[in-house]
Amino acid sequence: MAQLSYVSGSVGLITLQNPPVNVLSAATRQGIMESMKKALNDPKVKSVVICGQNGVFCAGADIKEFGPNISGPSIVPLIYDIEVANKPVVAAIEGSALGGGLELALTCHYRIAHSKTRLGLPEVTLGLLPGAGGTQLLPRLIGIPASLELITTGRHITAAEALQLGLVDHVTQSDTVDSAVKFALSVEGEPLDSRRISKRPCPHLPDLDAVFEAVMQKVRQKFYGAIAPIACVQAVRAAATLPFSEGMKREQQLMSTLFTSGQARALQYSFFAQRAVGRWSMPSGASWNTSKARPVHRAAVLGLGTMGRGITVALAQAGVSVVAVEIQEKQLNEAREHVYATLERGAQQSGVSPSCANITYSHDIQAVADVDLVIEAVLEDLSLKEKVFQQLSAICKPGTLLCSNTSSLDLNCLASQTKNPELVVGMHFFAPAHVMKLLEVVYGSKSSPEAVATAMQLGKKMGKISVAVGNCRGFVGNRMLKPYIEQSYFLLEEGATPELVDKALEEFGFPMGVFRMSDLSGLDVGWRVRKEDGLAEPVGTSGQITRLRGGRRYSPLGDILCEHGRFGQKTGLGWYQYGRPGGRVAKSDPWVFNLLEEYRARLGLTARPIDQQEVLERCLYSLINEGLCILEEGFASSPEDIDVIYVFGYGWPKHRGGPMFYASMVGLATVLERLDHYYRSNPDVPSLKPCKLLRQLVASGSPPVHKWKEITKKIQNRL
Ligand SMILES: CCCCCCCCCCCCC[C@H](O)CC(=O)SCCNC(=O)CCNC(=O)[C@H](O)C(C)(C)COP(=O)(O)OP(=O)(O)OC[C@H]1O[C@@H](n2cnc3c(N)ncnc32)[C@H](O)[C@@H]1OP(=O)(O)O
Repeated sequence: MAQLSYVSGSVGLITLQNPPVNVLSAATRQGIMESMKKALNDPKVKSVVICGQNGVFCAGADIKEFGPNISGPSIVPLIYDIEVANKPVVAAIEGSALGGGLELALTCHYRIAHSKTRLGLPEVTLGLLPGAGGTQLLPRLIGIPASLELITTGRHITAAEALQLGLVDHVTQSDTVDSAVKFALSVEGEPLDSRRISKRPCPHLPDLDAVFEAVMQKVRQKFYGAIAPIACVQAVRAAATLPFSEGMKREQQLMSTLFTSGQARALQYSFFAQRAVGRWSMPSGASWNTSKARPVHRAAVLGLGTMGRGITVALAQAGVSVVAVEIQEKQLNEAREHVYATLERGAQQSGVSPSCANITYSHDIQAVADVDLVIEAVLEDLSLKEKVFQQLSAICKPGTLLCSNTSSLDLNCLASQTKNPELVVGMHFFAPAHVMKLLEVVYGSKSSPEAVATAMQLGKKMGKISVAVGNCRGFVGNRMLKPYIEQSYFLLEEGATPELVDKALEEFGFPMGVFRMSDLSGLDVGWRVRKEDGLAEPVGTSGQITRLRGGRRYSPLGDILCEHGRFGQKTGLGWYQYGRPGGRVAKSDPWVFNLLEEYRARLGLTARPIDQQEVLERCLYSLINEGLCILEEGFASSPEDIDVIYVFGYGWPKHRGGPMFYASMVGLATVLERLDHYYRSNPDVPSLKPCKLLRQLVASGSPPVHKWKEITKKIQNRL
């Protein structure tokens, strides 16, 4: 797992050999320790270079090993041995030097990096801190403010930035190992004391207390509820105020607390879940490793409203040539300007040149004739979309993939309008489409595995986390949102206020509660769908209000707001008031309180006190229950798929892993018991009825999330 070889006469070259990214597994740590010992004891060796196999230095500790029974040599003494070595040790950094990998490099006496290397201490994103001396060494090398920023965000930086910060000594464009070996030869025999970072004092900062106070406040606000960023700040503070050995003890103490926390478990689960969703499968058995994606050199976007513009930007930024089509001349011109400005802004932020040149605009749908893939993003209207798919099928060259950005319509209906339904898939982007990481790739009953593979690959190229899901109403994300929103309305009917419900959800960790979120998205969107579904009936100010639709409880509260023209932020009024149309600051609105009182009076409902626990249980457990139904029915292939969708598309707090992981942390038996309880008192609310899979999981002893597949398979086989 680490090999010592001899080069250029006097250089001991230690190569980490743990593909694909040379993580510091127990065997790798053992290998480094033994190789180091051998090199230092060998009189022929005058200097040492440490590098990684296959162009990657090291991606840090092996996260898979984390747990109560972590074994093998500990990282801390291992890397300490490197720093105290009496021969110069040079890190030859290429690919990635992350977490423990960068800490390993920090204990070397010199660091030579390839220009394409990414470096960082991303432990905070795993619920940890850099626990192999990173919090004590980095501030001594690059100062406190820069260290605080890197350690609390986990941001990866380029070699150029690392050089500027003083994190590396030299950046090379040529062979990194060769450069490092030459460098090692040039410093053989030179004194090393000034090169040992632990021996350096932390650079002085005059207003230390004020800096730490400001950072702590920022971190508490930005990463609300997360404990690792706070511990990171505390550890860096120890570097600034304590001798190195004391600082190391503090680092270890803080690390021990984080290491066993539920948040670390959730974030590490999420790390692997993000990667697992790429290994998609369909109920037919087709999957990522049996299906070949087609190349997409040229794509078209049809309809340049908000979504179409965002998709155009994301495609152009990914280097795909785009044909952007909008039949309304005015909308086309506005879109052209908007896309141009967004690309310019993005280029300024990232320092690369804008990708406007690879977009052509047209108001004629015939312009899509020779593209490899079309993404339709016209209005969310079934008959309009059906017509568009008929046209696309007639115009496009054979083999063109036809994708729809629909968020709610039946993909099979669209596919049935085409000559080749196997070439139709959903690509459900989230607004703003060039910013949001999530993409639901929706397969219909006739979608071919190649079509799914192509959409998944294109999503990846666009920097999205793509999740393949089946074609049910609302797909995965929006389908689960329905019972969540429904419960929030019922809670208002029973005595809650929008403020109370939102506070409970925001304290749980959502960036916005359900009512603030609905005001932002626009209340009219759901109203239109409910009218189309025959659910929303005119309520008016007097007369009968009915709360049952087809035997199920229904709350018309959202419809009443819309009847009053309150569509949310865009009209300045919704569940809150915003001062003006387009305003963003939500303020309580007495009009809503009066409405709720009158509404309850009209229905003979008596308001009762509702606490935050009930809000969380009813909103979250009903959403979780729907997720379990989706798994049971096979519209998502794994709980990881659902969790990734919720974390990256719906603001589920990252440090809580996702709804399925959260349910397993709370205890599936508890979720079942509470759902049973609420369903007993609300038998006309079917979304509270625990699904079969939940009962089965509890009956099987509530296995951990990664074992649920065994149970879902059994249920699906029986269906
Ligand atoms: C009981 C009480 C005990 C108390 C105290 C105990 C203290 C223990 C001592 C701790 C010492 C701390 C040391 C250190 O500070 C901690 C760390 O180093 S944590 C790890 C930090 N590193 C990272 O976060 C990097 C994570 N990786 C990446 O960002 C990316 O993988 C990459 C390196 C940029 C490469 O990206 P890609 O090329 O896109 O490739 P993939 O992402 O698909 O990865 C390929 C493959 O590798 C797996 N993998 C990647 N990194 C790790 C890792 N660090 N550990 C394990 N596995 C890793 C990844 O999952 C992929 O595999 P697949 O999932 O596809 O099978």
